[in-house]
Amino acid sequence: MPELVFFSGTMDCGKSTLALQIEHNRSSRGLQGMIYSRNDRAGRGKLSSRLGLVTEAVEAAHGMDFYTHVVDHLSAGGRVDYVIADEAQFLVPEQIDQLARIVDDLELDVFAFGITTDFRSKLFPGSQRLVELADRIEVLQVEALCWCGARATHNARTVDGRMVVEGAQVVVGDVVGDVDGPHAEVGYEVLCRRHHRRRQTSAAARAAALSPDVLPVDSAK
Ligand SMILES: Nc1ncnc2c1ncn2[C@@H]1O[C@H](COP(=O)(O)OP(=O)(O)O)[C@@H](O)[C@H]1O
Ligand SMILES: Cc1cn([C@H]2C[C@H](O)[C@@H](COP(=O)(O)O)O2)c(=O)[nH]c1=O
Repeated sequence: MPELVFFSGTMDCGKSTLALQIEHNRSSRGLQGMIYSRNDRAGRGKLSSRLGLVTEAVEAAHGMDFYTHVVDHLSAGGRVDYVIADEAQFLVPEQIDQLARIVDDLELDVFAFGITTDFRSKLFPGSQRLVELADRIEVLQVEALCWCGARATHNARTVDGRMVVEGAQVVVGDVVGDVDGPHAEVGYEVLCRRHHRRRQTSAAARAAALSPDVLPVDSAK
């Protein structure tokens, strides 16, 4: 049975890498995928992983109808054996319904990849609809880690190095240290829930550890 599968996790947990692996394994067996992405860091019409792999993709514009796009492609004599949609958190709920329709009416597997919650730990509308409609939700096996060593489950946004909890839901960017450096105007860091709640990023934890309040008292004085 074809399925709508939602591969979900924090930023930087390997979602795009897995999307590229699924694409590689299927295309190397002669199957043909329709690959969509939206707002990939590598630019429009790309699906890229931090491991350096990248493939061409169809840029999924806000108003694009996925079902019609696939049907048009098939009607024009093209072939589609499966569908991959990366950065699915950026899709609008209607587009997730269109992906479900591709599974049900065209009998194709659809693999969607995305982060579940935003920097405020609120569901992205596209991810919410995926949770509602997916046949399966898969959490990635390679866990991203918080600075404390616990599994990272939340995404924090930093502005000039400080964690923020207000702002636009969508700001395309990367985890700090990957490309922009720790003082990028807007950056992201994955945290465990405890440290996300306490707004303690790695920089804040380092600063707190260096604070004179927590330095050991010199008993000789
Ligand atoms: N230099 C590296 N060596 C090995 N693995 C790396 C390296 N850089 C990134 N990775 C792996 O790539 C993962 C991020 O992959 P990516 O597919 O871009 O994540 P996502 O799409 O979930 O944001 C990291 O969790 C890490 O496992
Ligand atoms: C948490 C959060 C993230 N984003 C953006 C930042 C990145 O461009 C993508 C996530 O990409 P990844 O491949 O999963 O690392 O989403 C955002 O716009 N708003 C947020 O709250």
